[in-house]
Amino acid sequence: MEFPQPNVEQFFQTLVISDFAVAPDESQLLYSTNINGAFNLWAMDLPHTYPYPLTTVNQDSHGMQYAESGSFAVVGFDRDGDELSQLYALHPEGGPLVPLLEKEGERHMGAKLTKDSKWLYYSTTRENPTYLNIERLNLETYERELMLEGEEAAHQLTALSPEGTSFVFVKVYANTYILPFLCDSGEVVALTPETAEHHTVSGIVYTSERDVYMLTNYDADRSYLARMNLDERRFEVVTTAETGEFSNLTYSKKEHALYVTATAGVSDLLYRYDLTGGNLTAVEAPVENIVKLTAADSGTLYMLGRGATMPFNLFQKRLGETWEPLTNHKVPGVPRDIMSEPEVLNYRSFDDLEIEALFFPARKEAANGHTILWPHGGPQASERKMFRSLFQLLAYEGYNILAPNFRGSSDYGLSFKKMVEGDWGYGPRLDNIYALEYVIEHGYADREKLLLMGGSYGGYMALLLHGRHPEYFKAVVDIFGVSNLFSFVKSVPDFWKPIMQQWLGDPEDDYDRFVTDSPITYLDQMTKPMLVIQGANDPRVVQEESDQIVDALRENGVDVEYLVLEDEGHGFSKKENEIEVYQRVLEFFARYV
Ligand SMILES: CC(=O)N[C@@H](C)C(=O)N[C@@H](C)C(=O)O
Repeated sequence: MEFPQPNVEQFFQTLVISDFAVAPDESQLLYSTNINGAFNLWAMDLPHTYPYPLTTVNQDSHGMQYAESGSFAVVGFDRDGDELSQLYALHPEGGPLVPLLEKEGERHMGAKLTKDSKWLYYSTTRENPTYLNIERLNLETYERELMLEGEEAAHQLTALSPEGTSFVFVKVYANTYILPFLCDSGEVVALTPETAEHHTVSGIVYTSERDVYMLTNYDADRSYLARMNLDERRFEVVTTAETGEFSNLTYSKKEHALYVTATAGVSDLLYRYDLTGGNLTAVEAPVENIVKLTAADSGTLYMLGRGATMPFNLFQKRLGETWEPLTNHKVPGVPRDIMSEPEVLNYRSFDDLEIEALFFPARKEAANGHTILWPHGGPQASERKMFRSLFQLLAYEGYNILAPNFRGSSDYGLSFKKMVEGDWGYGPRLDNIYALEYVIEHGYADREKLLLMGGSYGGYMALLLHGRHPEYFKAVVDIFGVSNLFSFVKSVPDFWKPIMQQWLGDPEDDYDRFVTDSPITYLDQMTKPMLVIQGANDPRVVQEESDQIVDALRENGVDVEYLVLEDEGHGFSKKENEIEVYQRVLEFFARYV
């Protein structure tokens, strides 16, 4: 039988899994996926892996967890990308959701159930939109109780002790300045030693009622494993990563061991730290990008992950055995070996700073010689070996993609990440230009055949590069990009406001820099054709950011296509919208090739 060659539409059918949880007795695995075209909760009855739907709400869910009894799960949903997460109880067999915390215009984050399922702890914007309060809900009476009133910085609940006698929260002063605190019977104690030096803490886990482990870069550039015994209250360094820095932590009670993810630039490594013997050993991982890892009481590990050429999949590893896939999501009819495997490039920028970049080569048979520069979003995030159907379909259609991890990206240490703070538009912009010069000089790209596309901060950078270096690009796609720093700084969610001074600066004190670094300043140089895409419910980069640049460009007579998706936020969660966006991008670029 002869089958036709794969076509680009097959890439539209790739599924996403955004989160999962495993029932305490491992009889069921719950996950949020877009199998039926929109996100819903689905489940599989382990060891069987055939999935069945539990909800029909057509919304994505994050932060799901089962009650210890397994008789219900707590799940969070927002509406059409508005990020206003409301919490519900879900019966394991599905059906109508029972509202637990539902309040128009508010967020409920980081929810944690106590072991007896009597209390639900969480952070919320209710009554404290900027600094957040930590509350708990009595699941018998549905009464809310204030545990801690946030002040000075946004307070986010991160861990609850196994018996619920204490909890840990962080105060977020900046993306690079996140301090952890213990709340022990009402007493609040810092978990890292007092210092004026900025540092961050993540991956906080309790291994007993009185032992807390965490990942921190306190007094270091790269995050390492540290611990504190809550009775002795002494901070101790446990172990450091051989390569890169630690980024995620999971406790396996059965093995009395910690599983630690290390990020080494564009891919992840997995380690096991034996708490009894005190040794760190490498563990093989089935993916290049570990999204979530949990350990069941039996010692079985469950992982959600992806790779450059493999979409999101779930895996299971029983004690002493190897990883087994629980899902088998692929691009239908497209073998992995015909997808684009990125090459890792290293180049030096204008000030000799070493920068890493991913270069996705076009499929040889279709190559059109064009290279799309993709500045990633965040900006304190990074481009990694993680499946993006947009990249793979563009590479399949003949485009190369160049994605530099410019200064300010995460996963290269604290000082590198800090380099974008107060400098959104100079160093990172030139790092992108130097990436282009490197690929041109080394024969990867043709100076006459460059395109530009980015989302969020990447959309901001696409606009800024268009305005300041228009000679490089033939056409530009901006996906919910920041166009004006003065309006952006005022429009972000309230609980981001405490970090704005460190992240971006002050619109009055830093007036000149805000003007220099706002893409809208360079309207007159933005002469190349543009496609602008925006979600109407985006709470991070609001529609006004795209509206104002589109209106101003149109007044200047620039050819701008504008697509606003009414039921999306900072991303595309509905399959039909995703397909529309991908088709528009393909058609748009095809016109300039
Ligand atoms: C406060 C913060 O760092 N937010 C980022 C996660 C974020 O959403 N940034 C936007 C602007 C983006 O680039 O995605």
